Amino acid sequence: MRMLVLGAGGTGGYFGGRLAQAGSDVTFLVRAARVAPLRERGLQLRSPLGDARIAVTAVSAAELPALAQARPFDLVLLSCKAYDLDIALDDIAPAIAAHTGVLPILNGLRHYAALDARFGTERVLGGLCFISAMKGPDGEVLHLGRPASITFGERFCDRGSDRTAAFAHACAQAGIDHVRSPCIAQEQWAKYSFLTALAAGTCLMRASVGRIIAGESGDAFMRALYRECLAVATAAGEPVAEAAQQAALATLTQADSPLTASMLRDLQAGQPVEAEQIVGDMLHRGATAGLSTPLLAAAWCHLQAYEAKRVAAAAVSSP
Ligand SMILES: NC(=O)C1=CN([C@@H]2O[C@H](COP(=O)(O)OP(=O)(O)OC[C@H]3O[C@@H](n4cnc5c(N)ncnc54)[C@H](OP(=O)(O)O)[C@@H]3O)[C@@H](O)[C@H]2O)C=CC1
Ligand SMILES: CC(C)(CO)C(=O)C(=O)O
Repeated sequence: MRMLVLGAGGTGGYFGGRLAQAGSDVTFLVRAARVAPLRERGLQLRSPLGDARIAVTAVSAAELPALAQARPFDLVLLSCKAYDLDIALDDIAPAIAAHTGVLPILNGLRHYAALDARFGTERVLGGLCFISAMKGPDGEVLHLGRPASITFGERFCDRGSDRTAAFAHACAQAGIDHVRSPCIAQEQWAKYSFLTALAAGTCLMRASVGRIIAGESGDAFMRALYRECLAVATAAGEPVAEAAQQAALATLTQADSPLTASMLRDLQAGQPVEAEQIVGDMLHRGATAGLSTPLLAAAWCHLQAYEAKRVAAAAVSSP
């Protein structure tokens, strides 16, 4: 299976790097400035599952059309941030042949409409990942904690397919924890509702789960936030299974837990955040279903204020 990975950041760098390390045919599509460093120095992974410096194939968007024409790609792993999606879709387009599948592992659900419209629903798989990872100052990929799993499946067929089987095989060879799911929509809503509560809660409080829970109303706050997200999932026709709810609640209310959402890391670094595509989108889906979600509304308001301040500061520093 010949794979193109868009983005060598936290998620794409980790999963693509492990696949390349195991000998899979992986090409990274990165911004022009990163091509030479990756070619010369390889991709550096720092991970509790094993550090590595991996020789990788890296291309820029300008180089991709010729490469894809010479040898078409079977799968594109899409791992950009949601706010970079439009340009990313333009950039991967030359790699999309008649048989090419696209597997997004972005958080949230909003990107599916854009992917379907651009490439056709039949090409677009459902995907998500559980990992805490980020790009370090020198382009290295920092995997911050043990879990590193990827879940994927066909969105319109519960029997699986040759392409999901081939990707599962590649993950197995690379030692990547993975789930080839026959019901990816359920998995997506389970992750989306958990992640939204985690992102809204940790960003609003600027604190890890453990620090929030240590406060007098912290436990009740996290539970109430998660309940709002569960209500939206139910209204969307994808109620989260009881076992998944219990697992999520245990994580969202775990004493001493250092866990934060990746959104809080981005916010603390003064970077753009995927607030609109995660917290805002959950709130708007709830509103469309007639639900009241006051905690999500507070978090969304807070994140909008952060974004407005960030954009204003950027405009002042580069007039
Ligand atoms: N990080 C985490 O722990 C987790 C993240 N997620 C989700 O995964 C998605 C990806 O996040 P993450 O990996 O952290 O993001 P990162 O910002 O770490 O990585 C994304 C990479 O994509 C690159 N990129 C964006 N657009 C293009 C383009 N057009 N051409 C080439 N490269 C491009 C960026 O380049 P550049 O650096 O030059 O901007 C960046 O290196 C998000 O939706 C996030 O919410 C899900 C689970 C955990
Ligand atoms: C929930 C979590 C930590 C799982 O990978 C995540 O997706 C994020 O932080 O963005």
